[in-house]
Amino acid sequence: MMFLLGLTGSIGMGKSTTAEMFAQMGCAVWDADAAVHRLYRQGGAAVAPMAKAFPDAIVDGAVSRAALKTIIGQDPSALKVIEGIVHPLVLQDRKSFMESANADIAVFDIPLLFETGAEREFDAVACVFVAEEIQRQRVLDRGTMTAEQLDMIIAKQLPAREKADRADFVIVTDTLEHARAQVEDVVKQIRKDMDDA
Ligand SMILES: CC(C)(COP(=O)(O)OP(=O)(O)OC[C@H]1O[C@@H](n2cnc3c(N)ncnc32)[C@H](O)[C@@H]1O)[C@@H](O)C(=O)NCCC(=O)NCCS
Ligand SMILES: Nc1ncnc2c1ncn2[C@@H]1O[C@H](COP(=O)(O)OP(=O)(O)OP(=O)(O)O)[C@@H](O)[C@H]1O
Repeated sequence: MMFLLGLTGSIGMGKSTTAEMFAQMGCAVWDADAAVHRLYRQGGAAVAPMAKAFPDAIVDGAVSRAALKTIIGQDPSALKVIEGIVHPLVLQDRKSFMESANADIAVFDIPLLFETGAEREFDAVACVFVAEEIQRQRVLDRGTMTAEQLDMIIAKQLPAREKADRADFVIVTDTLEHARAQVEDVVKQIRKDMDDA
């Protein structure tokens, strides 16, 4: 039996970094943002439907994130249309990963896990969490988004506190050492429960 653990949290709160720690503990990891990257690149399954809806978003045969951000900046309702195209393809990618993964625990890094109602599909959900000032600083330090773009994304997500409240495990990502210790505890707990069952 494979235990299915959802991993979520607000933008920039440390999902990818924490997912890597789960991988180091021997878990199989699937990443929704990485799936979107595969879908957007040349030959990816999202290119044709996105080209139809947003011709300006295609650069060199791939979906350009910079172009998409400009499009969404001009018309925030475009994000709903993008989601309508992308989310079903992301779901297909996740299902095929589930069929091929071979580990006792599979971790699914999904930014919009609660927003899309996916929590029902997992045995448990872990949520990363850190103070909002640290979150903003970390995202803006990456230099890929303006403060306005960040505000727009945060406004589209459930409040970070609510995600943490709804999760079975909360992983505080204030330092790498602290996060790693909590990941180890979560994995040990799940493995123990599986052994006892
Ligand atoms: C908006 C886009 C162009 C921004 O691209 P960019 O490379 O700057 O950021 P990246 O993709 O790494 O996303 C960063 C974070 O933004 C948040 N985010 C992304 N899309 C959404 C969304 N539709 N709603 C709320 N938050 C979102 C997530 O926390 C994500 O981890 C891109 O995220 C996108 O095309 N989003 C639509 C597809 C989608 O819904 N992806 C979410 C995972 S399935
Ligand atoms: N436990 C931690 N301690 C210190 N810094 C961290 C920790 N976890 C993540 N970070 C830093 O925070 C930033 C965001 O982390 P990461 O990319 O893992 O977040 P994310 O939730 O996957 O982001 P997004 O929602 O944009 O995909 C990175 O610069 C990362 O190095």
